[in-house]
Amino acid sequence: MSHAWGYAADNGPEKWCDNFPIANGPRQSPIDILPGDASFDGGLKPLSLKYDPSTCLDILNNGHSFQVTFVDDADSSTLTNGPITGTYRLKQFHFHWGASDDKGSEHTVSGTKYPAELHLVHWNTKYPSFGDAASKPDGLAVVGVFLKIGDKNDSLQKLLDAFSGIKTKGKQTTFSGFDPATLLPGCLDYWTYDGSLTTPPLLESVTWIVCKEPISVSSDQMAKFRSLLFSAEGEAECCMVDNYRPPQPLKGRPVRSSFK
Ligand SMILES: NS(=O)(=O)c1ccc(C(=O)N2CCN(Cc3ccccc3)C2)cc1
Ligand SMILES: [Zn+2]
Repeated sequence: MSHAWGYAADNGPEKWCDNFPIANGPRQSPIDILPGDASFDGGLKPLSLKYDPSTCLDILNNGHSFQVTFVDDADSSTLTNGPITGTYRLKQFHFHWGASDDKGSEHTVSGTKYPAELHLVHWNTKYPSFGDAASKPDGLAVVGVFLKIGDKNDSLQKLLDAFSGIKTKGKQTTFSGFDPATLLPGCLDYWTYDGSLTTPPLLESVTWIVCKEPISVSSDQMAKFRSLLFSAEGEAECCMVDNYRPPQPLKGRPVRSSFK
């Protein structure tokens, strides 16, 4: 790939293996979740997500998505229990979405695509930092939440209202006091499997925790997601849409469910 990775025909998911051969590895993400093939595991604990809104730092257009970043120098916003052992700290959350409401999620359920998918990214505090954890097989835990077209989501709206400051790649603004728990569905039933980052460097370090229940987003709100740009200020405008990797081969991995 002559230039940085992205989601276009010449630098998108089908080309990532040129610079990141792990793209064809044994535990790549996302996957198509087949509920009938998942095995209920009564040993799986409920998720414990404890977030402190005061650790919310800023909102950024990184040229691939927009992300909200958190202060992660203490156990203020954490994930514990669920399929993991120990304590994982929230680093950031971001989304993936489509050019239209019929696509956009990374994980799919029996082939069904949702219009968007939220990823809450946590790193294992047995390692000194996110960067160090990102290269370990048990280094990261990402909670995935599907977005489904329905009622306007007031919590999402707080993010969308900040978009004027981050329209183009590299733009960042302060963003404080946001509680990520307000983005979680009421029911925290989940599927879990061992996978990877879904963007380069595609590191196989993620315990995926995908919630069964989606949260709502209105079609107008989805249109607002699509007002962001992949391109930087002064460059030819390129709408930030279809920033999702399609499902990857399961390669024999078990998918467990926390629910019957
Ligand atoms: N879609 S996803 O949830 O799988 C996901 C995507 C990206 C990231 C993320 O924060 N980074 C990916 C690599 N990047 C750069 C980096 C930094 C340190 C070490 C290695 C690499 C950071 C986390 C989760
Ligand atoms: Zn993601």
